[in-house]
Amino acid sequence: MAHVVLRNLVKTYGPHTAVNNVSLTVNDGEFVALVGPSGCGKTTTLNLVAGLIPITSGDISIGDRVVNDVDPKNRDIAMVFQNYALYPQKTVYKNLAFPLQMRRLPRDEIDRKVKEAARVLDMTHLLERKPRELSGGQQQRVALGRALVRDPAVFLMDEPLSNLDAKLRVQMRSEIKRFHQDLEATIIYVTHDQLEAVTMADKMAVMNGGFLQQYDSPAQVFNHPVNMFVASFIGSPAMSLIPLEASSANGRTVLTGEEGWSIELSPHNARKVERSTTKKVVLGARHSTIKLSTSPVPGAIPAKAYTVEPTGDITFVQALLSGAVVNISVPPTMPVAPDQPIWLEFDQERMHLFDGATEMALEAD
Ligand SMILES: Nc1ncnc2c1ncn2[C@@H]1O[C@H](COP(=O)(O)OP(=O)(O)OP(=O)(O)O)[C@@H](O)[C@H]1O
Repeated sequence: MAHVVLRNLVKTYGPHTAVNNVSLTVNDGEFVALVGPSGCGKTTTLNLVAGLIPITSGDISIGDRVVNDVDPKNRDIAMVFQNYALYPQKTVYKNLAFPLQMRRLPRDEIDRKVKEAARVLDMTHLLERKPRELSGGQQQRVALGRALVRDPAVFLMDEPLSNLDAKLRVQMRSEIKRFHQDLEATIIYVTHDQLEAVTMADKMAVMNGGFLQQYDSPAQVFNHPVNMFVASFIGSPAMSLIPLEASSANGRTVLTGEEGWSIELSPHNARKVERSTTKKVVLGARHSTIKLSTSPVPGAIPAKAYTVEPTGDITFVQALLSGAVVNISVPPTMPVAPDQPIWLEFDQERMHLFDGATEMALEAD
């Protein structure tokens, strides 16, 4: 297995910059998810690593070798795509063996590698079947197996689960994670599904508009998003982002909403707000960090429930505050109905504060 280093990677198409100065290191055996909305440059980045498209500027290393000018077939990578493109006329065994035959490996070595891959992916019993006799999940496993037999330095996966139904996706998610752990494989995995990235990856590279926004562990990205884009992209339902006005007097700092209510900030949060380049400060709160009461509470913000969505374990309530939609989760037993008055309290320890002009997270030190 090998590490992969991207240095100041740029890809332009005419006037459009698809990948804009991206630098990151994927360590040996690490599972990195490239994640972001459609068009953010994830697939382009993966294809640059694969060598399927030429880079405009920057460097890519795989292991200790700069591969900018190395042919895809000599980069020691294996790709797994969403349409797994198995050979329909060949059995699973032959689908797995074919790339090795192309490389003219001895027959007994091919046999050993195919059987080993089948064992790892728990599909020994499927080896004599044709692809049409397999479920979608089984076909995807064969596609993984075909990458595995090549014993590459790096696996590159582009939305490999997006053609599967929701249940199978969850199951295959665990299988790929297991595959990664067992093989200690270096994997770069593209997905637009932030939940897939959070559950599988050691690190997430969150992209937007060709720029790398944040590169860190899922926990760090979730708990310490560097800007409003990352805050709203990671987590479901999305973090609520409420535009407020900051003011300080007599040693107290408050944030005031459009409706005239205000929150007095803790000293720690007040120090963050001091760093803002503008009085416009955006309060970010995840649904589980907002306390909802159905009767007045001193200091709580009065609002009105807008929608109420029971999901079984949790009920999501939406309210409008200062022009923003706020998501709150409550126990399903709590009696809340649309248009009912509610009172909201934000957890000062777990709230996020962003500079309203730069949209960057505000930090105290
Ligand atoms: N061959 C091309 N010619 C011109 N523009 C391209 C080409 N390939 C990609 N782009 C543009 O580059 C940007 C990044 O595309 P890319 O496919 O990397 O996005 P993505 O994040 O993988 O999106 P998706 O999740 O929709 O696949 C997009 O704006 C896209 O339109």
